[in-house]
Amino acid sequence: MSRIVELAQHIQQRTSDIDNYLLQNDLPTPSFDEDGPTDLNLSSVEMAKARSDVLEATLELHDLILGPAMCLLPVYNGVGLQAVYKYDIASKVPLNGEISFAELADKCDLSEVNIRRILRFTMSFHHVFREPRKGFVAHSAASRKLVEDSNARDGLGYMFDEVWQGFAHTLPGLEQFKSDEPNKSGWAHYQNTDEPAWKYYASHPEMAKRFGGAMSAFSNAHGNSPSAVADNYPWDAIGKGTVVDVGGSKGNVSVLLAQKYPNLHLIVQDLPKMIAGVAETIPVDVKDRVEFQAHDFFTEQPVQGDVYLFRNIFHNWSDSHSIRVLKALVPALRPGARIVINDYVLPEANTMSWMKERAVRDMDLIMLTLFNAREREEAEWIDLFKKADPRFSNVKIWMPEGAAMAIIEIVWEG
Ligand SMILES: C[S@@+](CC[C@H](N)C(=O)[O-])C[C@H]1O[C@@H](n2cnc3c(N)ncnc32)[C@H](O)[C@@H]1O
Repeated sequence: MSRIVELAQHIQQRTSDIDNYLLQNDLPTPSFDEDGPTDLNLSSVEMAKARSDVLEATLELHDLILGPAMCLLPVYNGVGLQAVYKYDIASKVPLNGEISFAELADKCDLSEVNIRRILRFTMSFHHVFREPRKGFVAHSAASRKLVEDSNARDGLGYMFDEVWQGFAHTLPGLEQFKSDEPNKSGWAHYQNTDEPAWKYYASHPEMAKRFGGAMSAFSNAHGNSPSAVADNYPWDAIGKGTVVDVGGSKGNVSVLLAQKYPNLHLIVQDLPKMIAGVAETIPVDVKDRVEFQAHDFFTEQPVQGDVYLFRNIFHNWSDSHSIRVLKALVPALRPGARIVINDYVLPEANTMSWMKERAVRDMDLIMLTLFNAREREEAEWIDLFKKADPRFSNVKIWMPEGAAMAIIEIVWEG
């Protein structure tokens, strides 16, 4: 049997599995209609696997049928979604209604020709908005999400105002700076700043706020859900312990841990501007067990905790800076203290499912663009710990089923 027919049969089989699951669980069938589901709720491990099987096979089939010559001509044009964010177009289109291109153009202070071509692009490339009748715009499920979910809006803004711009500046930055310092990245080249992103955000609170929202939106996508680390580490074995969520941002992960493990006390540490006012937004049921503390993780760790959680932290920093972060922990570590890292681990080529491999290669290049930082292979992680302190030697690395990021545990034996 040819590969393309094999793929088509696999798609048929796995799509039926998903369809049966949706029917049995009374869940809606996928659709981009305005009232369509924005999340398919394929939450079981088995259904997450069926979903990634279908996505992977359809992508491979798509590329094979497109052919190698056409694969050299992909469409990477962010102008459409960038405009949707910049002109806040989603909030100008009525929910459950429609608006003419002419009226929308007026509201956005754009010409009718431009609003029409921008939105027809986002309709055909991203399923963002629909044209239910000629000349009129209505919401799709995707554009409605932008109205209803401020984190999704922040994610779009961050992606198109910062990341996408930084891509185009990555090689000019590499050539001009020849440096792996975080203030010499493609992102910094685009922003025309000599400050690294985190420092820059401290004096640009709107950007810092948007970054926090974007992280919340992305942390639930692509197998990156905080529940992966909450469900796949023996947190209950810690008993009445203290978990320090270092660089914990708005505390998404800590709130989840506090809700699942009533004995845990959580301290979320981050830069002062990043956590300003966040404590007030914590759900009441866990407010007394999740506290926020301003702390710069390059300075000595002030809390003697049982676990230090670093989720999505080290991949933001080159080796020399990551080593400084690890060294700053040492004075606080008691024998038996654990360091739990939830981050990507680069696979050996062709050893991982195609989609997962693409996700981590994607993230690796994004880290280059934003921070001059990197993802690491298993041996590189172990080497990093050894360079920080030879006592960081008791290392375990595992990949939870269905997750995109690994869990790395180091037990400090002193
Ligand atoms: C990619 S986010 C990860 C947030 C969170 N751990 C998560 O997984 O959702 C990185 C976080 O590191 C924080 N950060 C950057 N530099 C820091 C520093 N020197 N000290 C403390 N936190 C810092 C940022 O403010 C940001 O919240």
